[in-house]
Amino acid sequence: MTSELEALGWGADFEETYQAFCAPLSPDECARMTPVRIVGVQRQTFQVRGLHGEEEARLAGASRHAGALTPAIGDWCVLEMAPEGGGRLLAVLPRRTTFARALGASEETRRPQAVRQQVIAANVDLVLIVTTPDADFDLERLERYVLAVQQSGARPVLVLNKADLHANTDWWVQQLRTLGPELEIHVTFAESGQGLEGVRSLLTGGVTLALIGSSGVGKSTLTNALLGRPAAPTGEVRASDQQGRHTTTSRTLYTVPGGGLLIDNPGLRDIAVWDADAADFGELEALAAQCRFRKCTHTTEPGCAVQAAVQAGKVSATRLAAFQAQQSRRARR
Ligand SMILES: Nc1nc2c(ncn2[C@@H]2O[C@H](COP(=O)(O)OP(=O)(O)OP(=O)(O)O)[C@@H](O)[C@H]2O)c(=O)[nH]1
Ligand SMILES: [Zn+2]
Repeated sequence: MTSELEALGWGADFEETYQAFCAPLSPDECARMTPVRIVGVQRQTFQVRGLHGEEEARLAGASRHAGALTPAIGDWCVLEMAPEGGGRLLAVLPRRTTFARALGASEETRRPQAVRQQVIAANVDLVLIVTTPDADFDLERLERYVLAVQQSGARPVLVLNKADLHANTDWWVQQLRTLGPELEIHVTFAESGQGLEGVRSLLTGGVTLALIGSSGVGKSTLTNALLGRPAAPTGEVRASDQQGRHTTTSRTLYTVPGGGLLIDNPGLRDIAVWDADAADFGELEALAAQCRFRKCTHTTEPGCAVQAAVQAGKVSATRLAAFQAQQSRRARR
């Protein structure tokens, strides 16, 4: 494992599955493989980054129609290097976190064999949920964002931007605090750069960050402030495909100066439409059925099967928090 890959978000989990992928290969085959991260998605090609810098890659021919191999922005893949640079993507390593969108019924009928979800972004560690102290402020929507982020496996962080709109933002911060005592809150004035140190301090090492929130709350302004330069506007022409046509990409993973990575993906901005209440916690519900008390809250009760699973490392604390949030919302109705 090298620090170069670590700066791109590589970790022991990916190392393990990458080694498992390479294990059955001959030493010659193995020498042609290298792990790369998807940093740009075009229609036919992928921009990838790894030990050999940034290059362009395609899906391995056989896998193109297999459906199983559909890398998303942020994915770690196995690249079979071509002598002239670039190469073919052979596999997607298991994801640490997944932002997916369920495909609608009409889309499913058109592509009956296709997977029922479309991955929007992979391996995002941290999501800034951005709101502002004005008409955008809607606790219920923010709560849905929090749950959607927890569902993905990433950690939600709340950002109250446009702090300059009021002399005192305490009331809004207090409201945000009701979303969960464990949630970190940052107050920013993105246009001036005020309050950004706190956000920057989250971007240590290979942490991958994404931003969500409604239109106009300042996601682009925050992104540009963190990158120290304007991010590529949506639909910017980045590369040419083999026919010489220009292809556009609006899904990009940026390297943040000073550490960390940032995924800019308009698709992520729309996750408010996700129905967090419909989120599936089947495995936790099965465990909950084994708790000693029927109305167990899975916090401190004796004989709690859910807590036992968390303690045994079988269930993540984040996933439990998302489950509890869903349970308490259902109880309130
Ligand atoms: N007063 C004030 N205005 C801000 C601040 N941050 C951003 N803005 C302004 O808010 C407007 C919207 O900002 P954007 O960064 O484009 O918002 P966005 O969330 O990216 O919006 P979409 O691209 O539509 O999703 C712009 O006019 C910004 O200049 C801030 O901290 N204070
Ligand atoms: Zn329990």
